[in-house]
Amino acid sequence: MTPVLRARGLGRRYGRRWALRDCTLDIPGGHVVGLVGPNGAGKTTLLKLAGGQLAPTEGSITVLGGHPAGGAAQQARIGFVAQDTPVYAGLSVADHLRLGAGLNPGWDAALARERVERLGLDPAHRAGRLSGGQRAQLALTLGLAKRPELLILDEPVAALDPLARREFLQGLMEAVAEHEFSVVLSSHLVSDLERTCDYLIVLVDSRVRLAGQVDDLLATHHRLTGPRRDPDRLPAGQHVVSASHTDRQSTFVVRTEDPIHDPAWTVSRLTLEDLVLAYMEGPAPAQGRPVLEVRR
Ligand SMILES: Nc1ncnc2c1ncn2[C@@H]1O[C@H](COP(=O)(O)OP(=O)(O)OP(=O)(O)O)[C@@H](O)[C@H]1O
Repeated sequence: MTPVLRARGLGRRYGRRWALRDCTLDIPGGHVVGLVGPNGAGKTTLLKLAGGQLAPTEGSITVLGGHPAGGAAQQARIGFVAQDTPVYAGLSVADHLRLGAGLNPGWDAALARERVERLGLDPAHRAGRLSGGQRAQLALTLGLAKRPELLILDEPVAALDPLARREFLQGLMEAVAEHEFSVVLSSHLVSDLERTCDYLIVLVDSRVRLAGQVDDLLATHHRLTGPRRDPDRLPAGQHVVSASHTDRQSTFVVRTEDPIHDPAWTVSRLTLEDLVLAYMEGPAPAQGRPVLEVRR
């Protein structure tokens, strides 16, 4: 199956500063993918390159098998909701829908109308006077009514209160269930990703630290707590992601496909947040070593 997004040695530089460098990844289709990583990791830059708003300085990127900025036909296949959920403050909700219909050949007017009604948005209301949550919902409506094969959302809910966030994400999930498109969603709110995403990518310093289906990642990672032990003394099949020690005790986050039999350890499961933090805090993989990828 062609990945929805493929990057090879992808880089983007501003002046002498690299915003993204040597990024290589494949995002499989048919998933709601959570993209997470520390501030400045390059997530927005990667998503803008995928949306065709930026051109690479080096390397390559293909989206749905084509060039992201490859003309109107390719652009019609990709929906993009940017970080600040941009809408035109002076235009009304109805103007936005008219604009969307004029610009997008596959525009689903019924979907747009139905969503605006359901959200209780007044079509005559100027976008500049909508609340943050309503603006985000309008931006999502424009992205969905395009009926894209891939919808990219860059921190769309960061500024919303918990209720507005839940409603936004519910709307997204309903649309995914109904229309079956792929989604890449970047967020710092791992609890939101936990509720919505079935595939996770952790990006640190432009590099993929971890990628895989959420269920598989959670099933193959464990926290081991027990008497102090050197990580080198763990079995070969237990890959240490992070380690911390007190004088008497060691705590490891390990990835393994095998059962853990050692009675010295108390073994506990990780939440998605634990997993993300372990990879964000852990050391960078050695040069040339493949990034950890867990697939079913
Ligand atoms: N237009 C720009 N000009 C100069 N540097 C930039 C520009 N855009 C991004 N950068 C730099 O590139 C790096 C990556 O930025 P990017 O916004 O892609 O990171 P991010 O992972 O999305 O971060 P955040 O989680 O804070 O949104 C940062 O160091 C940022 O300062």
